[in-house]
Amino acid sequence: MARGKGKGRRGGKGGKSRDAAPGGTDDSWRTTEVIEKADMHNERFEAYYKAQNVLSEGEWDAFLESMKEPLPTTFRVTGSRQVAQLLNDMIKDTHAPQLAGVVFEGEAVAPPKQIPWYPDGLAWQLNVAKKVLRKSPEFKKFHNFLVFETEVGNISRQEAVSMLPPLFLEVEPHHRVMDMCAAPGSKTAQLLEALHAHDTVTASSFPSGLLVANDSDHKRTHMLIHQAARLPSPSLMVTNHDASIFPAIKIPSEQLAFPEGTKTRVVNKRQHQLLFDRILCDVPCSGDGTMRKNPGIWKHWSPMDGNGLHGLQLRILERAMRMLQKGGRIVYSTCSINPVENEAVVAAALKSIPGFELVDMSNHLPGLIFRPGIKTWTPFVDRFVTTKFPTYQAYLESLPENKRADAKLVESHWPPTPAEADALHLEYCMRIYPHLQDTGGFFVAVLQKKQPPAPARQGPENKRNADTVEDLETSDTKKPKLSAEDDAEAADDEALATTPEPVPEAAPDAEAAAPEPATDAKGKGKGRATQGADIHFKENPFTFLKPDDPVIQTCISQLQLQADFPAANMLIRNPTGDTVRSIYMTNDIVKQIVESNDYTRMRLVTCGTKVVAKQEGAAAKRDSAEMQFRILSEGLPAMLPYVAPASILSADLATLKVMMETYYPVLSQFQEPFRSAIAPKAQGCCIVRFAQGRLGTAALAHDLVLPVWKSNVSVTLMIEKKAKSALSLRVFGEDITTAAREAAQQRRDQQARSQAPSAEAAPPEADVVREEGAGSEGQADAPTGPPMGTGA
Ligand SMILES: C[S@@+](CC[C@H](N)C(=O)[O-])C[C@H]1O[C@@H](n2cnc3c(N)ncnc32)[C@H](O)[C@@H]1O
Repeated sequence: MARGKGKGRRGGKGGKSRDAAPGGTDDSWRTTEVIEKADMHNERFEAYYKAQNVLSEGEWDAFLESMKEPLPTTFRVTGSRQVAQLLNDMIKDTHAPQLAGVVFEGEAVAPPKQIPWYPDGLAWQLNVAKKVLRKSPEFKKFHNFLVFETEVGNISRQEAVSMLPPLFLEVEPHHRVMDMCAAPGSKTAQLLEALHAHDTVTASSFPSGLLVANDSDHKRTHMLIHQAARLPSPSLMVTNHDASIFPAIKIPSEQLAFPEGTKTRVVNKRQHQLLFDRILCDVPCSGDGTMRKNPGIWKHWSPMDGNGLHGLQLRILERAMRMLQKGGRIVYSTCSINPVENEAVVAAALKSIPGFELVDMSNHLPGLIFRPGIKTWTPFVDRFVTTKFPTYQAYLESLPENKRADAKLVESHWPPTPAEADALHLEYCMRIYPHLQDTGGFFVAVLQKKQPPAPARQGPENKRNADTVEDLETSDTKKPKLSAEDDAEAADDEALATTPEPVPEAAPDAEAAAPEPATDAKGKGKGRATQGADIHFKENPFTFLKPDDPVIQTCISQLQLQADFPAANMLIRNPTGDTVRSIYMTNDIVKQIVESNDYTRMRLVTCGTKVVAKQEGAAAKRDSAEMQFRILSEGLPAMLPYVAPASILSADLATLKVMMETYYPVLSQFQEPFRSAIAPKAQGCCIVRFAQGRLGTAALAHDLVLPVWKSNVSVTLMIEKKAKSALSLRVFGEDITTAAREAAQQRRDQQARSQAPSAEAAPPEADVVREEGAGSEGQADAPTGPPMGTGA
């Protein structure tokens, strides 16, 4: 449910909101609601949208009819890895042709087809009933493939239209990006992929940019963390704020001045507000564009849903505009077709904060069919779509004087004058209707903050230009509800925001005197909890370890990390800053932010990516490891560039097969030369590069680098069960893992029990037999997350 922080109500004034992304990011590959087509009817909906003239008369029936059809399944192959292309070729060249001739219950079933406008053909559409996926052997196999690859993050199930906003943002690896309403995170994942566009098959890049993924719902921020685990990034921060009052983030000015790859030198202590290059406002909305997926909306739909959300949507967009860099871009999107939630919000925001313009993106995605934004509409002020007023003034006058202050609608619900609508170019907004390309309904607008005409440096007296706080106060729209502190800060921020680049270090700034990050007795720099801290925010602090910290030094020596390893960017999360279980890695800008801001005020839930974990359990003790660390499989791509190449073991596909088939293969199970190479290794974490090649019908299309744990007697592949199965399916064409064999055995046992004369007579379920050399360190501790660099 959409909740403004502490408001305890949905979004705005009594509206119902859609919180989940269209298509969401759940991996169930299932739709949730079943409703008879005859019940997909709502007179209010039809009357309202006919009154809005959103479509021509000739299109109306096709629109309405398509709103009642089930939504096709759509997915995309995740884009930042080179693996994506390989996997995509596999769908195109193997799966799609195999599915082309399938006939189910006498009818031909359409194979998956590529979405015409998605770059590089990486997105697909599948119009197949659930029954077919379950019962047709060919589609069942394809479905299993999709489920496994989704599980490990190589495929993302996402509604087609939901893929649009990140594409329009055009994020690059150096961009500072903000996702204001991010959960559950399908678009966050796309943004991360764009930041990581330079990743290779085996190693993750270290983007200099930043992605702040925010959501006001604390529980849903954990969906974001789950989502981000598919593409671990040192550039990610997850926050839990009401986006309409998102606090200014402070950053030392020198961070702004030093390019990627150079060491950050502290030349002064001035701090400025971090301004973003790209902001996504995928705001909470009524979701009436998702009726094909959520048919329950038919029953309850009312114009008051959109009316109630308009205020919050506008406040979120306006806050984004204040946090945007000159020349930066905002994408505002909803999965509603209601102009009150769309053009009305955009027009009001553009009118209240000058210096922005709508961008014509009509040629950006060839193949995408859409309709231009509309310039006029008719708000209705009751749920039955019977009462309307030509102007806000007329509406107010209809209310008794003592009720006017509590009027449900504000002036910005009404359209601007025709001249204003022309000047704002509302036609540059994009409306997507279900009947155009068999999708959900959607709205996207791209706003840009204009560059100043000349780079002339402004004096402090005229630093506040068009987008000043004073202008905001004269706006007809409600001023964002900022706390007193935020308000003052926003005023300062505005001044800074309008200062031409390079950011002058002389600008007087109240925050310049902000204290240095707290340093504890051990010299560890801690994420600060200072004055203004949010005492209700219960996340653990963020503590950066000093590069000479014994824990870091142990990691460096055990994992054989090279001199350029960014030891200063490693942090731990716990209340005392002492006990270490996991170590996270961030990039420079994330570190700067954590050290310069109170993490509770930012409501920072997590940042960076977990790369190393302390190996605990019986095996570590048995191996007399005092403090043993292992690289997590999801952290490996980030760590790989720093691992000494000589310490990486080489292996072939036969070795991988042994590790797949057995949880804890003993050394004698391996062939030479791998056996002799790993035997002398100390007990602990090792990195193995499996070379591309073939083994019978199995094929590894490119090198694969994975972490293993070497104990006294065995070698364990340290990837999570499901990731292992996905890898096995891809490389060996079947799931050869121990887990799959055990599951098959369990199914057979279950079947035998159900066929036995009585439940009592059934034999007890067989214990899972531990294989020779089994320790306790393997699967139980194995991390979740995709095996990066996989793909064959
Ligand atoms: C449409 S969904 C976002 C979907 C998401 N962008 C995606 O692609 O997965 C809207 C989200 O806004 C969140 N939300 C509602 N009110 C908010 C507010 N005031 N500030 C920030 N997030 C808010 C909801 O919790 C919900 O997760």
